[in-house]
Amino acid sequence: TQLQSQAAQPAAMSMNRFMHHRNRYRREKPDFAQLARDNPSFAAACQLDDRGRVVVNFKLPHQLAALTRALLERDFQLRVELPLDRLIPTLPLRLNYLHWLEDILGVDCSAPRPPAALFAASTSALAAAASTRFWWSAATPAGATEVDKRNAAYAEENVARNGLQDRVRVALAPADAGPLEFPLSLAEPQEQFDFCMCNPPFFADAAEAQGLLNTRSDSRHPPMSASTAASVESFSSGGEVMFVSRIAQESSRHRDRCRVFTSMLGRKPSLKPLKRLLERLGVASYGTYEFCQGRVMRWGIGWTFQSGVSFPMSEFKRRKLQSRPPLTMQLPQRPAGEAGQPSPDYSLDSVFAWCKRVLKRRLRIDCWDQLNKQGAAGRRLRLSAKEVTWTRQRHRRRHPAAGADKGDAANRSQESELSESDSIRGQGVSRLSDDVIGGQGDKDCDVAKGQKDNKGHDSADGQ
Ligand SMILES: C[S@@+](CC[C@H](N)C(=O)[O-])C[C@H]1O[C@@H](n2cnc3c(N)ncnc32)[C@H](O)[C@@H]1O
Repeated sequence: TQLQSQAAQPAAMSMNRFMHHRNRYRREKPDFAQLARDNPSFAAACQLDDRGRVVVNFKLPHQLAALTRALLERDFQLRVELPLDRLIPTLPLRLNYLHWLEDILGVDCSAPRPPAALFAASTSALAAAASTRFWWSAATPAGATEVDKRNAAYAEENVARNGLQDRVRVALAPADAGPLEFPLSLAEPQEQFDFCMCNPPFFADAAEAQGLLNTRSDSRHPPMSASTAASVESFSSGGEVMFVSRIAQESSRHRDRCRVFTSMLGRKPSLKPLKRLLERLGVASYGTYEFCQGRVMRWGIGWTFQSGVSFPMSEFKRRKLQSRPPLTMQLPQRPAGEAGQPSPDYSLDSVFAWCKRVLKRRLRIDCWDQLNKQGAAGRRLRLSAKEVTWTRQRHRRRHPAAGADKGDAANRSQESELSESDSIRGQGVSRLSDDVIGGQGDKDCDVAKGQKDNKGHDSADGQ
């Protein structure tokens, strides 16, 4: 049952439709038989099933490594060696990360450009694949740091094996070195970087790793691939939240050295504390992203202290928002021909106050200001609907007599109260169309951006 081929395991590819649209593995599932014909070392590692098909057993490290090596060679013209007692990188996930970075930076990966990249917590495959496939040039090589001697040695050899020394500098970092400050310290003080990327150790300890595994529902498959990660690759004090928090804090001291700071995350609950930290640090903007591939979901978090950077939304989140439209309210417009009226005040303060009044009085939704969520993300309210007050409003207005119970009477009296008092300064609100109000009960409503955090798919598969 562990033998897999693309034909035998269609369910395993269920998240692939949310892969980044430029990720080549979204379209091209590897043809193992062809790969074996083209690549003798892959042919020697893989096996045949009882029907004579070429298959890969993802639970056998040497087969998994042979597949990664063969794909790197075929698709990126890279020859690498991977230690079998360390994490064996899977390419679709790393490519999703790199394509997300391309989107943030607005770069065309086919055009070489001068700026450099900066890696924290990296190994050879990621750095080397990125440096050939993507856009930075020899003039300003990428810095790849690693605390594990064995990983660092393999990274260095892989870089040399492919003649990439002028593109990727590998450095062994002291265990207690700042994950961002150490690679920065290797560069000239005036050197500027386009981005930082990182795939940190996910867990604080074995108990946390076990807890993550326990979140899998019974209906989900167990992880398909072997975990060969060494403890230094899986664990760090405080886990990924602490690791990325350190990068974030260090980034606020070096905000001008790098345009975009990013990291991958293995656990969705890590997003929330990190977003709160970024808001406290006063970043100019930040974004999160879902990396979907196979049966594994990972997350990306990125931030910047500079203006003019925007973070794209993943296809996963876009589809999810489409299926659950966000709460939206249309601001009243000044009716034509109202000369002499004071100008409507569409300032953030005024619009925010208006939204709160409408929500509270008209829809009887409790609202709390989320003061600690101000800043980069705009104004936020925590909303809690205690009863359904909006679904039948159109019907009630059209048929006032039909719903003449106590609740409707209260509604109507509130509506008339609203029409007099709920106004954006200088602009009376004579109607609030219920067909521009949709959505569900309790949710974070980001008034300024109209975006809501995505409750993404949880995954417990390996890194
Ligand atoms: C989850 S693994 C990711 C490996 C690789 N970047 C990839 O995606 O395949 C985390 C890596 O970070 C390294 N690491 C841990 N602490 C680090 C630090 N402070 N600076 C640089 N690398 C570190 C670990 O040794 C390990 O190789």
